[in-house]
Amino acid sequence: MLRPMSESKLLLVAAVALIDPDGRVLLAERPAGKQLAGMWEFPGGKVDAGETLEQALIRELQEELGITVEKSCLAPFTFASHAYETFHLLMPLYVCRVWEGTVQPLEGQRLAWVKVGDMDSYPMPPADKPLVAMLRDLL
Ligand SMILES: Nc1nc2c([nH]c(=O)n2[C@H]2C[C@H](O)[C@@H](COP(=O)(O)OP(=O)(O)OP(=O)(O)O)O2)c(=O)[nH]1
Ligand SMILES: [Mg+2]
Repeated sequence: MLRPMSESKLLLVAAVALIDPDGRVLLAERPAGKQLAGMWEFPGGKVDAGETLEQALIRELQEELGITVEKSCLAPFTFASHAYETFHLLMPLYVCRVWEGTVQPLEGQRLAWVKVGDMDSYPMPPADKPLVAMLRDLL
């Protein structure tokens, strides 16, 4: 059912496709207890008040994966715009091939480096479907 936007919140989430030298993309499993638990997502998270998209992403990558990313290494790629039941997700997706440090699951989440052709084996949130199609064209 269509609802006027005023009844549902717009949620801004910054996410990134980290791409390794073999062209594989990092996916992270959403932990039990969280919304969309068990789904595989692109690393990232909510943009806090006062943050730019890139600041939010750089912070999330440090918190969730323990890697350091420079703003200049975050290339805007595409975005998702998806109506969930209780909010509308607006999620810019960056691509990044250069970072400092080793990717670690600092929040206990399962991680997987996935060839874009194998992403069908990883259940992803509905908002991510068009993003995967675009990554297929890029990689
Ligand atoms: N990071 C990320 N979030 C996604 C993707 N696809 C998708 O629908 N989402 C949704 C799930 C959540 O509703 C929202 C991200 O919120 P979140 O709760 O994980 O944000 P966060 O990392 O800041 O976590 P928290 O500190 O609030 O626990 O975006 C995706 O590929 N990556
Ligand atoms: Mg997150």
